[in-house]
Amino acid sequence: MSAPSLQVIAPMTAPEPAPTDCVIETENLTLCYGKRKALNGLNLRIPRGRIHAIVGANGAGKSSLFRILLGFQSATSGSARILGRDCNQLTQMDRGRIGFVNEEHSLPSWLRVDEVVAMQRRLYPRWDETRYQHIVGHFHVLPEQRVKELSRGERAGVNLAMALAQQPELLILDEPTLGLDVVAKRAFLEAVLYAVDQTDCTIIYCSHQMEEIERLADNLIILERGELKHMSPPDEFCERVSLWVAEFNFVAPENDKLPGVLQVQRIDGLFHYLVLDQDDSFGPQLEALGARRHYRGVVSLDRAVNAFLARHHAAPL
Ligand SMILES: Nc1ncnc2c1ncn2[C@@H]1O[C@H](COP(=O)(O)OP(=O)(O)OP(=O)(O)O)[C@@H](O)[C@H]1O
Repeated sequence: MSAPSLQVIAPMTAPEPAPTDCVIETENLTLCYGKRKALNGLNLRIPRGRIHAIVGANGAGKSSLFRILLGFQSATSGSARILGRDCNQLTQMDRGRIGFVNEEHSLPSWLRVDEVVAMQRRLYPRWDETRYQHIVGHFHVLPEQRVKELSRGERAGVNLAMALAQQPELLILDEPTLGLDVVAKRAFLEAVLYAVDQTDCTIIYCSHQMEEIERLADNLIILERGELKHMSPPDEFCERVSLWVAEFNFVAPENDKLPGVLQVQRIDGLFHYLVLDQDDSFGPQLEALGARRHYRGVVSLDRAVNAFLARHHAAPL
């Protein structure tokens, strides 16, 4: 099968927020590691409020973006602002407005949970003890337990509860559920949803787990090779991808004869086409290429995003 060719590339369907409504704004943001471009002129504006999911294949530049946003790394060129502040000039006070949880869930292993929490409480003047207790309650952690005794899921829960108890305006979660079992994952997601319903915290959620994105995201952001490829509510992305099932008399046409093909699978003798940005005229095009019958099916977000991300690496039939 020849590599699929895309006829139409990603219209940016999200409404343009006013500059002051953005929690994150990048302009032509570029980060090079030697010859490798982790971010390639990224222009991104994430509006305040709700849950924004960032997805992308391995190496798309997600962690690099977070390092710049949190002021851990300088860009090669371009600019990045977080909560209206230049990411190169974040003060302690700015950092107090931002929470960050990644997959490592690293905490001082020799301390007890209540000792770690007491340290955090002193550091963050806006600490909300009720919120901490409510969220940590999802994870059944005892205050007198030592951090080194906690399971990975329990450490994730303590980290999330502490991050949200700081009452951040913006919380960045980078693969926070990696390695958690289904029960811990569910508790984590419920805690995130509780936080966003009860507070005005904006959440950036980065994950490869599409079922989490499906459950949480109000806005879907797709990065590819350090560039923005799509940003809209998840439903609008699903509307861009359609499934067509066709039966051919003899052989199926080459994919480059059909527009927008992301993926083709042969299942029980039928050809399943996932296509991007095609309307109902795709059916007659299948007929013109010899399809005996065809119908249009429904695509889940999971399938649509995975086909989009894998479109340059189409598997042979
Ligand atoms: N310290 C580094 N030195 C050299 N190259 C790096 C470094 N960090 C990242 N890269 C490269 O930059 C690109 C983007 O990496 P990054 O970790 O930001 O991607 P990612 O989207 O977070 O990937 P993943 O989903 O696998 O975590 C990759 O090609 C990676 O190899």
